[in-house]
Amino acid sequence: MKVLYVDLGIQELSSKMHRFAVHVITRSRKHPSQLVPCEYLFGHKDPETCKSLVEHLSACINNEQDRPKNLMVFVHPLCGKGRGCKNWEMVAPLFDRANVNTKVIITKRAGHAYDTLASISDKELKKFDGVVAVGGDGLFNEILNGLLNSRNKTSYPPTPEGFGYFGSTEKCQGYKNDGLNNSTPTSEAVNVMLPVGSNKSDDHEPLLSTGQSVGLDISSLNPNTESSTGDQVPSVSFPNDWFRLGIIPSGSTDAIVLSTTGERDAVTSALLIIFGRRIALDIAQVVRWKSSPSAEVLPTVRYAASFAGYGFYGEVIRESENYRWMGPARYDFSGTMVFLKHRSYDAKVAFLENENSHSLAASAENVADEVQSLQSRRKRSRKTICQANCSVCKETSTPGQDSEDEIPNSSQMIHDNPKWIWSEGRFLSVGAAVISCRNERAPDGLVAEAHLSDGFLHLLLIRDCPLPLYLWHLTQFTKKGSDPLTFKFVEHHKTRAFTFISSHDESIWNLDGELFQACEVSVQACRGLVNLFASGPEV
Ligand SMILES: Nc1ncnc2c1ncn2[C@@H]1O[C@H](COP(=O)(O)OP(=O)(O)OP(=O)(O)O)[C@@H](O)[C@H]1O
Repeated sequence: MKVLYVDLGIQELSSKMHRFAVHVITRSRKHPSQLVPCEYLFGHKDPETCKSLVEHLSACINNEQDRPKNLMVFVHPLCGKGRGCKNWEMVAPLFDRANVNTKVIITKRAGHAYDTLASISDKELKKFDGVVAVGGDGLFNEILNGLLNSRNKTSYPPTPEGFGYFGSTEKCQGYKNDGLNNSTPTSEAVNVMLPVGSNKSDDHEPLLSTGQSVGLDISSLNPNTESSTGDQVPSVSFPNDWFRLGIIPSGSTDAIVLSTTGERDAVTSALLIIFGRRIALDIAQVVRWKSSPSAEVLPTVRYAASFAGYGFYGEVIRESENYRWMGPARYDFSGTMVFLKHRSYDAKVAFLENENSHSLAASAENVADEVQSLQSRRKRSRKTICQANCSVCKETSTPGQDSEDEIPNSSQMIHDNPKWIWSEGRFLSVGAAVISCRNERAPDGLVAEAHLSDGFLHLLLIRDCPLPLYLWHLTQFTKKGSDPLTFKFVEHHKTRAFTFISSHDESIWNLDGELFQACEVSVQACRGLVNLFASGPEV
């Protein structure tokens, strides 16, 4: 049993007793993945004995190195059904009692958290043990992008032979291209790749800096403070061991929390943060080369923690923007609208072959024998589900675990002779799940066997097919234990990187639920790029 904090309220229990309270956490009987605080009262005749016991317990708590001491907390007041502030008010006393200092920022607009973290100096950032989002996947995505914006030095994703613009335009001459087609930005090129203010905004992205004040009263947010003091502060880079991200789920889907803790509960997440739990999380690095077929080549980097999807997935988010007034119900409504439109898109996808895992390839023709095909495919390899202390994540992350000193290079992550496999045709959607993406509508997630930190993406290519079959496929996601990826028109590839090219004018991606206009992208999994205050899904 873990001690949360102790209270020395030496009060008389009876005329001869003094007491103190020990606050611990326990698991809920109904939902074992849910943590609940509870209190034990102890009494003793001698107040000094009580005091020394309390001091001893407090010293033990202080010795727990993993517990955070200072956290920056962003609260999105409008997320979900406006639950952000209420949820924070509910869990804030736990942080106080456990002596965790919090710098709370209530976001005033989309992009507020991004701007704050992209502009904060490394010296200031180092004062915090982590950043917590009280919101949904969208706020977390902003925080992730703000942090990684200039601090992730991973080179661009590898791309297949024949893809790339290097040297073809003046803007990109700064990019060198090694044998693997790893597009590594040179120092001149970094200005080109950074997202803030560098885009011609033909999309509606909250991550574009508005130039407004970040509304923070942290005086030293100004990066100049570092140089003025003359302090040599080592820069913050990712991955690193100390900094962690947390989420107190308050959004409309909370797929990241559900996939990483197994529970959508503000108190459980707060307790995992206070206890300083740690788990490595893969992040998808998405590089947009072109926003539309006629646009200039202008590489722009974004990061996604859960999912990057095109076609159906992008359209649903775009459509849902028209129905914001409906609240979270707008996703069901716009999902139905987009489904009925049944749009498909010509696209080419190339992905890196992964020798050790299955790929279920669909053929563009003949989806008529679907029932038979579905049943026979049910026998495919058994899934290893990612859980707390997952052996798959440990196995794959230990040997080459990238540290602060060792900047991961995508070429290191990919075996010596990478083989690119092309898939071309009309797709209803193209998606890449970094984690399982569990949510209330899809209890097993989009990809039940996805792991939190195995360094892989699960690429889902959904080819055009008759509407009823597509509906059948989609409804499978809602049933626990079903296998929505065994249809013949579904390709499922476990891969480390892929490249996507479409010639559609309005090509929209959905990155963790946020819109990103892009018709040509390259994507890679960055293994364990960030750490999360979580222990893995208790499922
Ligand atoms: N104060 C704010 N006002 C408006 N938008 C904000 C504010 N703070 C954050 N945002 C933006 O709102 C979007 C959604 O946030 P979040 O995911 O936390 O909530 P949600 O309710 O789950 O989201 P959605 O509205 O997308 O369903 C994000 O893009 C985030 O950047």
